[in-house]
Amino acid sequence: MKVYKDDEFSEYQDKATSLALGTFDGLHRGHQKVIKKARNNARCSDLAAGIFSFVPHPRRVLNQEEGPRVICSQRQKKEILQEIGLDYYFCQEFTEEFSRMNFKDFIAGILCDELKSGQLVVGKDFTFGHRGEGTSQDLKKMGRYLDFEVKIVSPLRIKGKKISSTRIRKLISEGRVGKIPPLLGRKFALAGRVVHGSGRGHEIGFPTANLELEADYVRPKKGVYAGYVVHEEKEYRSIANFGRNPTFSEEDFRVEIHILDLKEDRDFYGSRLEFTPVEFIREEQKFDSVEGLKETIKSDILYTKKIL
Ligand SMILES: Cc1cc2nc3c(=O)[nH]c(=O)nc-3n(C[C@H](O)[C@H](O)[C@H](O)COP(=O)(O)O)c2cc1C
Ligand SMILES: Nc1ncnc2c1ncn2[C@@H]1O[C@H](COP(=O)(O)OP(=O)(O)OP(=O)(O)O)[C@@H](O)[C@H]1O
Repeated sequence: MKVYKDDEFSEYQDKATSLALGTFDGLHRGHQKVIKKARNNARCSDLAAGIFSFVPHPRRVLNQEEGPRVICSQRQKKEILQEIGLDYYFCQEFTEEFSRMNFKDFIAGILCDELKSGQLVVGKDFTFGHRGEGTSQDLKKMGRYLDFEVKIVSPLRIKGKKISSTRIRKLISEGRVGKIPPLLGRKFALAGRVVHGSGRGHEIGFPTANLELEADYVRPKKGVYAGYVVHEEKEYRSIANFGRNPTFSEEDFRVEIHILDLKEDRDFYGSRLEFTPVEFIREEQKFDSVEGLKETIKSDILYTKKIL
């Protein structure tokens, strides 16, 4: 799959495209339905299969209050799209200037002229333009005079409720991580590089890999989680603490992972790890003594070994 950023769109030379259009943060099962439709239609009609996506989330730029943080990083997004089997990922930086562009100019100038879009695939509730007033039906009408087809995909629901990125973000921030995989259609994982912490973990007998996250992820509820770490395609049972280490009055939000089942002391500094939280175990606590913290971590580990 080839990635084109907006300043490279005019270099696109391949055949006409079938494009899935949207923000697609998280690439959940509803998104996958839209994207796979674009891919399958492309295969049937000798078109190139692609996604046209906005980064960062438009609400991050348009809203006065803080817009949403992300469910997956750009790197994770590219890996998933590659797996789906797309030919192209067209990545539009969503800026204030871009938001002022007339939607018809965007469709005609960028999607039709530069990216040779013969077909656009969107979800039924896709909206566009000023305050999202344009609907998927309006897009269909535009297609009639600009000469592209519009395919509209019905919403994918689970137990009657539409799958959406907003719903998944809420589960993450409430620590209800076990409910996420059926919506995402895969594991949810936070990825980053291992950086130096305060060096205290070794002293208390539970060394931790501190992650510098590779995206501005939605923050999981603070506390301790059982889960899995993937490092160089190998999976390890792990236990993680997301929070500020109140026992030691740290200021910054940290993601620290204690990896179980390691045969010897390993140095992960600089490595990329992905952590998948499987179950929220408990809230982060402020302990009166380091002994209290150590005893509690021991029982967290026993519990983790039991459930994983
Ligand atoms: C499983 C686990 C649970 C933890 N729970 C808490 C906690 O409840 N309160 C707290 O202040 N710190 C907690 N910590 C964080 C430790 O305080 C932290 O790992 C230690 O200070 C090492 O920090 P360092 O990686 O910066 O050296 C926990 C760490 C782990 C691995
Ligand atoms: N559950 C779903 N089923 C089918 N299509 C969907 C579903 N959710 C979103 N889509 C479509 O996928 C494209 C990208 O959607 P977008 O990223 O805006 O979705 P979202 O998950 O509702 O995000 P958010 O919750 O952040 O608004 C749009 O065309 C949208 O209509």
